Amino acid sequence: MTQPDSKTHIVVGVLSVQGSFREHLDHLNVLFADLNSALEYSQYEFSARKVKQPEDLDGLSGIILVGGESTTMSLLLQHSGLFEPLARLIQSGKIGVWGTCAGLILIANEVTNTKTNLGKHKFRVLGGLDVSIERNSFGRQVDSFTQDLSFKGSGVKSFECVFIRAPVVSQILSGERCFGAESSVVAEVHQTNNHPVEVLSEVEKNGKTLIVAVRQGHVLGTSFHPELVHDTRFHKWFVDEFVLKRSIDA
Ligand SMILES: NC(=O)CC[C@H](N)C(=O)O
Repeated sequence: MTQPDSKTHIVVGVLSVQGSFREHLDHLNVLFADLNSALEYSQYEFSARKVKQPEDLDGLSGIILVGGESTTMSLLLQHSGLFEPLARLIQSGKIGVWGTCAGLILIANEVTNTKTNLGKHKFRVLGGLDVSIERNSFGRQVDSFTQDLSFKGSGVKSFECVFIRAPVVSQILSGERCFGAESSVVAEVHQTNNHPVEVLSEVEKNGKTLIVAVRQGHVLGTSFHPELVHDTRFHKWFVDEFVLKRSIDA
């Protein structure tokens, strides 16, 4: 006879329409192989799932929006019918959300230094994180760099961060209305995130201090590519702090 399954299933989705989704899935699979056999996590059964269409959002406890090309992802989301349900789920506060690099651009409430039209379509962003993001803040592909960083409140220290045509958080909006300058895009806010935006890490570049990691309640935003280094500490922190804590609170 099979025993009834008493474990709580925790499914973390990875937006898989474009960009570095395979690398994020690999990181989650390595991490989940460890957690599924660890005593401290024995009440859970973890799995990772590709998210490509609206049905893939069912039953998720967390989602990662990956690095790549935010304009291409926006178009593909609009074409697949995933845009609206994903925007509402991200803003609902019901699951942990992590946007990294292009994914950070997609979850921002405002994006600057960007084109606003994509052929016949608009560049639309999902929103959820109450910040203004400047695209391509560090320059072009050739200006890519790596830097070891630590993250406030996370216990993740000296993490090798890879920045590739990375965006930065140029302003914390805190509910201020964005008016949408000419080269900017503003998200449709369905549900307000009432948590404060906390700065988790900054870098000094060309004499400026630039914000590269923030959190606002259930939403985490980072400028770099944690999936490009052989280190799952950042993914583990996301699962512990943003996915499991929410599934316990819910
Ligand atoms: N590495 C990245 O994800 C780069 C993001 C890219 N510059 C964009 O605007 O979409």
